Amino acid sequence: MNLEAYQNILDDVRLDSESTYLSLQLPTHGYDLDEQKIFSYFHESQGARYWFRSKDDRYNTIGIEYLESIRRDKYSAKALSVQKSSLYGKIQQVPLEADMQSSLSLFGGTRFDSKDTSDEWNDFAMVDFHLPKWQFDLANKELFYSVRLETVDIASVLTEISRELENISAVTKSTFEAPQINMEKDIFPEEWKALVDQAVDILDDRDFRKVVLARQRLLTFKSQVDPLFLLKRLNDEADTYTIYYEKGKSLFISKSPEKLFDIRSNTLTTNAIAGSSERTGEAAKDEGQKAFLLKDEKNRYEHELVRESIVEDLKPYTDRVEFTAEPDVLENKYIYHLHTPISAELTDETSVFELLDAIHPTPAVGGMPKDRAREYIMQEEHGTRGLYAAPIGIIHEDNESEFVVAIRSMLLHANSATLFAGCGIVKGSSSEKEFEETRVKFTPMLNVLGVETR
Ligand SMILES: C=C(O[C@@H]1C=C(C(=O)O)C=C[C@H]1O)C(=O)O
Repeated sequence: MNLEAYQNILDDVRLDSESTYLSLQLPTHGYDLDEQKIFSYFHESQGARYWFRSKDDRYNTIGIEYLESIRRDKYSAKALSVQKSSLYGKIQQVPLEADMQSSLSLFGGTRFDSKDTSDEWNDFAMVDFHLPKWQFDLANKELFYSVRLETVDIASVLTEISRELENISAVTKSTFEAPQINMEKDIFPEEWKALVDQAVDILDDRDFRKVVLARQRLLTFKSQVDPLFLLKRLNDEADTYTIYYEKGKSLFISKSPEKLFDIRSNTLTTNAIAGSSERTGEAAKDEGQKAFLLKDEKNRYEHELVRESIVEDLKPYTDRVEFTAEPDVLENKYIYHLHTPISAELTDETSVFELLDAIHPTPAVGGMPKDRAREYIMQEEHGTRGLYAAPIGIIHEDNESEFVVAIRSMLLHANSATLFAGCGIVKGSSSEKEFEETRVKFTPMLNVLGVETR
């Protein structure tokens, strides 16, 4: 396929000298592209690449090179809306075919909270959203190629893009090695159990009903983990989101089952996911695990708090919130969760950043009441959550968007990986059982690292 066939369309475009960027939207169905080839080809862009894949494949998007970013040290929904409009206002978008499917998007998110961070999260600001130079939409087989308008040569740009796409298609699968582990250990396991016990003493069923406490596991390797190995392993677990997010010297990865929300037209869709039991892989035992989860009082209580809170948080923005009366079971590879789908028709033009602020953190990762739990986590939990359990996703020029609760996640630096996992603590929780639950929740990331597979 030759993109030069579009030259006549491009020749007719009047370049807008007021714009900073030109963004060409092109079909790529003539090329053989996948995430391995793209990341292998753009290895020199390491530190400014992402891959975001929705659970249902609505998005399967790769971004290479951050052309411009919206970055803030403090969350402000209003300021973010202004920054977003101003960024889109600087881009002249040129689709080269009618009826194209994808939208030029920004990828990024916010940290879990504003706790002062240690060095380990320094590469990520409180809020970061990126416009990439290359945005590959693998689901729709489309590409956005965005460049500074003043540098673009309209006569040759399509030939250049064509050449690059041919080169990417020609990448032969490179080989990669599984990381070799030096050391693997839980960070402050006994202190974490003591903290859970302390929380159980404080929690009641009225003023402070739930708090989610997270812990970490550290792995070090003999050498830096190969991104191509991780990308391959990320395809192993189905029915989850894929977040692969490079920034500077850091790499954040999540294989979350949990959507924070998505917005299509005026409909916001979300879910309550809370209440867990291990999936062992043995069919007969697992039927018991599911049956237990559906009737266990503590899990049901945890789940209902989350559902109620999300429904309450949405009320100012909608006339009607819909959800099923009874939760069902969400089946992941290593774990079962209670799950309630929720949807709402949005009334006014509420910005995606206001909704983000209203909904995050749900009591599935924070607690109840939300502010009290957030304070408790900031003060008592060891370490900094950073992007763990934070909202990460894709936004468009309008309100269309999809955000994930970035759990089942890890942060990689040089030769080490820090894995994060938390669980809901309510009155009556047992620290030993919760410790075990967080162990199970590390499994998806151990699987991505090739350490534990099933
Ligand atoms: C906090 C995490 O998971 C959350 C807590 C759950 C629970 O307590 O049952 C279940 C699903 C998630 O909403 C995590 O995986 O780190």
